[in-house]
Amino acid sequence: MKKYVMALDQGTTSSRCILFDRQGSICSMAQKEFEQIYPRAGWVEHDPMEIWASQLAVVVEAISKIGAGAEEIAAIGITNQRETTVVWNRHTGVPVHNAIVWQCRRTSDRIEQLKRDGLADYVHKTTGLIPDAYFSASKVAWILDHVEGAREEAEAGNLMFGTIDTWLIWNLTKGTVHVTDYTNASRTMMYDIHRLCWDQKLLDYFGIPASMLPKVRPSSHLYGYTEASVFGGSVPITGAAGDQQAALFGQCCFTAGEVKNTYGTGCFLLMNTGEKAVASENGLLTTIAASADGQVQYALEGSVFVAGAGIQWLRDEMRMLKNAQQSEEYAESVEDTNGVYVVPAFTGMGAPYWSQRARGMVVGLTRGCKKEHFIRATLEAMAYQTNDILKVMEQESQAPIRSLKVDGGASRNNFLIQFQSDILGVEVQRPECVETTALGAAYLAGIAVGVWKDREEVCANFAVSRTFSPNMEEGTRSEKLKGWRRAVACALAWAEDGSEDE
Ligand SMILES: Nc1ncnc2c1ncn2[C@@H]1O[C@H](COP(=O)(O)OP(=O)(O)O)[C@@H](O)[C@H]1O
Ligand SMILES: O=P(O)(O)OC[C@H](O)CO
Repeated sequence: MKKYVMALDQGTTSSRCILFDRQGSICSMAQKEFEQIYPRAGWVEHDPMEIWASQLAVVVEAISKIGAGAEEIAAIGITNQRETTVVWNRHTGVPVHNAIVWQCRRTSDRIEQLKRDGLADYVHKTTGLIPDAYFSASKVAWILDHVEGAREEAEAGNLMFGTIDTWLIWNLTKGTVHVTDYTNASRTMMYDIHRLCWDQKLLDYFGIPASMLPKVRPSSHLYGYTEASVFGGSVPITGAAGDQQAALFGQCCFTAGEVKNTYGTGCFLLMNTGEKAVASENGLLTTIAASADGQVQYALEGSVFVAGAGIQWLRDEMRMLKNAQQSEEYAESVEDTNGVYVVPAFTGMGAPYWSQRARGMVVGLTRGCKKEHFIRATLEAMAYQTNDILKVMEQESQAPIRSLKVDGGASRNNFLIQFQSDILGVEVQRPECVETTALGAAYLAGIAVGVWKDREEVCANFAVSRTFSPNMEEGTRSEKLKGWRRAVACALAWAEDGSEDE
């Protein structure tokens, strides 16, 4: 009998494999961090072969921990860091360049050019996105323009493009299936989210041959089978979704108006808008949400580029922390930030500011500032950035948001989530399973093979482990927010002084 649904969660900083049972409980889990490559200031790469190797290693570890065999796995669901771009040779399977990661800023100038060429509106209307180096299109173009011979090879039909879901499926099926899902396609900035097809005008603009592109399928769908030699059996791959859309699904935000926020490397606030693609006028993205019934659903999204990555920076570069969990203890050991604000705009600022050139800022330093203040201010920045987005979302959806569901690695931090509730002035719910990204991928895969009948059945598994209620006086809240807005203005002004962003 098939007991488990396997989720592969390929995130920005680590690859994870989780085996879930029918109750949505974790039966086994393995995780492996991999190298972040920074060839120049503002550039971020991953080695696609290391991504594949780490993903395979955690699969083997997770199944061997509980002695499970491939025959006990009903289906595999894949979820992934989105936008990150891999280009490889279709005959050899060898990437022609490192993966260009979603955070990478190397193509900012190309995007400024696109805006000068008058295409910003077209991009927004067609793809639901705001032109930015964040998305895949300019990254693919960069590889074709900079890797010797790549453009000729692409035009001859020898190269393939894929986001990480596509790259993993290609390898799991030993080079036989080249496919992605709607949610990942909707992050490439070359996919028409209304007509559900690749957009020829944008492909022409970036010089990307259509032959490089994967087929696009629903998120809950039979993509193919793992090749038996990969991990000892042929298992159906029946789920794929970008990690933020998978988390929305895993949080059971199935109806229009439901919202979740995931605190991982970045922070991503998504609101389900049902079958309606709501166009934002204030810096939110319109994106495709994962659905299990083949009916396309949409979401509004606010993307924050640096959230947990700020804590990693304190750990690895500033060497203020031994591990991320310690940040909670340090933050709680002081009463406030002593007037310090950290704006972690290391890779520009996403929603609702969209400045490609903003850079990190620490303001309000005085002689009494200790590392504890610094750490607390970095955690608070995640909550402030979330607040900025939620206010815009409320305005655009014309519905007050009364509660927020949270998940992701940093949502384990009680200080952060309490502060989030205080700053928003709304209840924040943390589910029992904060691995909702993986859970969402498992649900999408499991529904396709009948492990769960439908969305309603998976909803029965949802349970809140802790609710955080706001406990901050209105005056304090507005003072703190005022300071934050001034700090953001400094980070944006830094960009404006350096060069023109528009
Ligand atoms: N207790 C914690 N407090 C604050 N940040 C944390 C905590 N635990 C993990 N993080 C941060 O969360 C991120 C990891 O979360 P995860 O959901 O695994 O991210 P991703 O999927 O982006 O790799 C890291 O950036 C880490 O610094
Ligand atoms: O790896 P995460 O969880 O930070 O997610 C990255 C996002 O998908 C980028 O859009």
